[in-house]
Amino acid sequence: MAARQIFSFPSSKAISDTLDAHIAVLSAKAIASSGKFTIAVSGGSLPTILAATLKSNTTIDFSKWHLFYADERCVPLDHADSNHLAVQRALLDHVPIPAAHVHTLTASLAPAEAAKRYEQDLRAVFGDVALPEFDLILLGVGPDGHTCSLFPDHPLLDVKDRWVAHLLDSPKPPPARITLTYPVVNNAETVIFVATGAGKQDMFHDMFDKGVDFPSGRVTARKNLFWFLDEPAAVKVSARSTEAGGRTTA
Ligand SMILES: O=C1O[C@H](COP(=O)(O)O)[C@@H](O)[C@H](O)[C@H]1O
Repeated sequence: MAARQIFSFPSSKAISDTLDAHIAVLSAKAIASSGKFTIAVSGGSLPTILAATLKSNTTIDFSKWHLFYADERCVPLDHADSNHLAVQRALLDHVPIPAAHVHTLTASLAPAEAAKRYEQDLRAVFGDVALPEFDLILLGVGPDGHTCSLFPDHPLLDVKDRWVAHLLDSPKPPPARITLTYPVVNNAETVIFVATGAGKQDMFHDMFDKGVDFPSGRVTARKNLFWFLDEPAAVKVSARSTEAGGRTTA
């Protein structure tokens, strides 16, 4: 299991540049070894930060990418609340990922059926495996510490028998969503969290310094587990909470 490494950046632009550099390396390595790069991404504030530098990267072979959503809101794909729409506008409109490799919610289905269909879509790419092993999962974090659509004290935190689950009672609107479950997220080779803004600083202090349990804090990864925070989000995290013994500025 990967050790958690927390990095504080002077700006969201610095996070975008570092994400771009990591993704270029991970993508090239995965494509060289398996012929494809499997990535799952969150919605919220992540797509804009992710795409700022990456969308102009011409060295990456986007034709070999398979992009999934770490969670999705059960709304039409062109709805303002759709995570896919946010990723499409920020990134997919600018880079040549084949449309057939962008794995979207089947919005015409009821949430329970849409979750089952999404798991089938994962199986079509990852094959007959016990769990998919994503090359990279990029996650956001809400001010309540949720990640994907795994919210504090929600029964979905305990789901272990499915790759994808649905909920109808998300405390953050919209209420109906689908989400990857912990077994899938924690089986990724690399997980990178991205979080910005002073509204999250108390939560990060509680999670990293006091050991308070939040859904995002339960995430692990097989090889790399990075937390990329901007300074307003990281300002209350103590130096001893970082792997290097001092806050690392990447
Ligand atoms: O509702 C959601 O919120 C989280 C966090 O969003 P942020 O705007 O605080 O970054 C996001 O990661 C998730 O994908 C989304 O569905």
